[in-house]
Amino acid sequence: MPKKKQAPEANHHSYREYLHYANVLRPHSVAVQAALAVVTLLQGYAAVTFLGVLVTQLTVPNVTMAQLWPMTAAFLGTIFVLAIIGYRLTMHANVNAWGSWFGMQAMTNKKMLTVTYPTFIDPKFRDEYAAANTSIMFSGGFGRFVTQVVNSVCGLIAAVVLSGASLVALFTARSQETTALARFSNSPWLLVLMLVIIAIPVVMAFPLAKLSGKYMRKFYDFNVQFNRMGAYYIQTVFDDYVIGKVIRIFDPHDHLLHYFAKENRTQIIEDNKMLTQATAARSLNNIVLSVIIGMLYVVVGIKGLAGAISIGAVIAYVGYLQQVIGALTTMMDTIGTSASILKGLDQFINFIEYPDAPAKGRLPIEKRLDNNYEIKVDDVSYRYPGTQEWALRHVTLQFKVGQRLALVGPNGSGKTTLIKLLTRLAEPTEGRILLNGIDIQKYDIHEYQQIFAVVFQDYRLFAFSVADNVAVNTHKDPERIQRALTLAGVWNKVDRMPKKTETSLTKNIDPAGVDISGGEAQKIAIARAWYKDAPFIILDEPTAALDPVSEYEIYQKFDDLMEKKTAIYVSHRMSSTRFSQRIVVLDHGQIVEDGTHAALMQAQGLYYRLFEAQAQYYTADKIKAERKNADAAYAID
Ligand SMILES: Nc1ncnc2c1ncn2[C@@H]1O[C@H](COP(=O)(O)OP(=O)(O)OP(=O)(O)O)[C@@H](O)[C@H]1O
Repeated sequence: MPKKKQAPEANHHSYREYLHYANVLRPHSVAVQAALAVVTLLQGYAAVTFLGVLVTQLTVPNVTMAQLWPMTAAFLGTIFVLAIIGYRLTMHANVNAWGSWFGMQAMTNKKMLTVTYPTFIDPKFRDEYAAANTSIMFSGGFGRFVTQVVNSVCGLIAAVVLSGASLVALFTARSQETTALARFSNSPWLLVLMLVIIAIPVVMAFPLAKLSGKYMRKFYDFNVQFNRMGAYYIQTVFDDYVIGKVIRIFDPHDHLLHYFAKENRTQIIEDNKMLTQATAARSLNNIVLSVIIGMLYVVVGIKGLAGAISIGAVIAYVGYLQQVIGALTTMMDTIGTSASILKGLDQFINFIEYPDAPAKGRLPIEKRLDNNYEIKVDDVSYRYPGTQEWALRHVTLQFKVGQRLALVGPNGSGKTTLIKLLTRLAEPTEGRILLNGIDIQKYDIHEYQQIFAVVFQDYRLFAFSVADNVAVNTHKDPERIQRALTLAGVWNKVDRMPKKTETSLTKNIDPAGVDISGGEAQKIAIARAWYKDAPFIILDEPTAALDPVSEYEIYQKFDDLMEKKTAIYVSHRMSSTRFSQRIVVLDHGQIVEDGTHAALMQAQGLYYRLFEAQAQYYTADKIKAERKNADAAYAID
């Protein structure tokens, strides 16, 4: 089995960047969450304050209900208003969390669809894409960043600010009694004791929270890689129709399934280990915080016992301390869990900010009804990124307007690479390609690519309707769609489909979709190329899945309908070259021959050898001889 790839190292981004992205994805989401944190806290403070004041009032002799009503009404009013605000803010916060998750998906999709093709196929970029996807699924993204990190930071700040004044009042409250306890209560030692107690979580809890964070980061890194592998198995190996055939024929004992299950077991064991370590560090923290809470209650109790504060104040202070300690506990937890959240955000930002070559050219393409677009390849060489070998070397070639040109050559000779350069899916490493005398890099890429219609060797159809597949994103003209399908020799098939051209292909999206054969699919791809009505039509091995009659008919019809368009045919079937006025032969990335069929046959070079090698299998004598041998070998006595 292939080795798992390492997840790309995440650059650390600043909190400012995280907050910026959070607000770009959902405007005001940070402010809404901060307000929610404060309102939630205020609800707690209102209840504690009311309780404290109520107890103080109840200790006043002869207090009546009438005296308590205004205070109670004010409390209920406050609680009601805070509850309504809290309800509205919670709704917004929830919508923001979901919205930012979808926003991350949308940004990722947009990046994938809009980067230049060389970046799109760059293996490093693909790694970043896989990591960003896992981070969206796994770390909870900016939604979780806001609801956890922003929430706990704002909650802690609000708790410290709200409790601060009352805690100062607690320590400045002096007892009038003369007992030893009262003296201790008034002495600076109580303050020192209090400061020591508060310092304990700062000294102890932060390193523990950090340790928990370290385990969570390890947990995250480990799972990023496993999730990539899991996604490959689930989305490709177990799902793809083509691989499904391979597995059934070549893996009857379900080795792949066992391998996947074994990897899964390893993941579960390792995950459990890391989660236990992280939880242990966090729990230790909570124990420390619980002890501190107990000690702080003792300090408040001393003040109360010494008569420095009333019973009602004791209740209120205990409540305030609880709020601060609660906020502190949440903060400690967040420090632990935020490590994996922030790592996920880093990977998402790295992907979104992945550098792409700037769109160079701005020149518009001249719209010409006479299709007079002349392309010249001028001493072009090309090396795929990260490789040492030249895929093309010193290629010079001029396309004549309206000419049918066949590109032939052995496997790996550079035919498809030349098509990629022509269509600006890649940029020459050396040399230039000119359109009407101007370097093609100077043209606006989208306009430039509109002058080509290509049927790629590895063409794909969408799981949309036949009409959508033919017209793609252009205006759907039913008559032209039918003509394109007729020309490609697949109209009879489409005409019999339940909803004709509106029938979906495959059942991937539409359960009522239809499945078609490889040859029929290829014909629809050819119809798509014709429908585009571009001045250059390129067919890169377009007929590999077609039977010889269909192939002949398609070339014949194409030839009749091409008018003044320039056509480039790439094919291993030498028979297709009969429709070409010119044949260019590539070998090891170089043009080794260029001429008409008759001239190249006469030259007896590579083209002659390729043609003869294929032709000999079809000659009557050869077939007769082969049959004779086979009949003799398998003759039954
Ligand atoms: N994405 C890629 N990264 C690195 N090298 C590549 C890539 N694609 C193709 N190559 C290499 O570039 C060379 C030319 O490949 P190309 O696909 O252009 O050949 P071809 O003539 O179209 O072959 P075939 O007849 O098999 O389709 C080959 O050596 C191939 O291995």
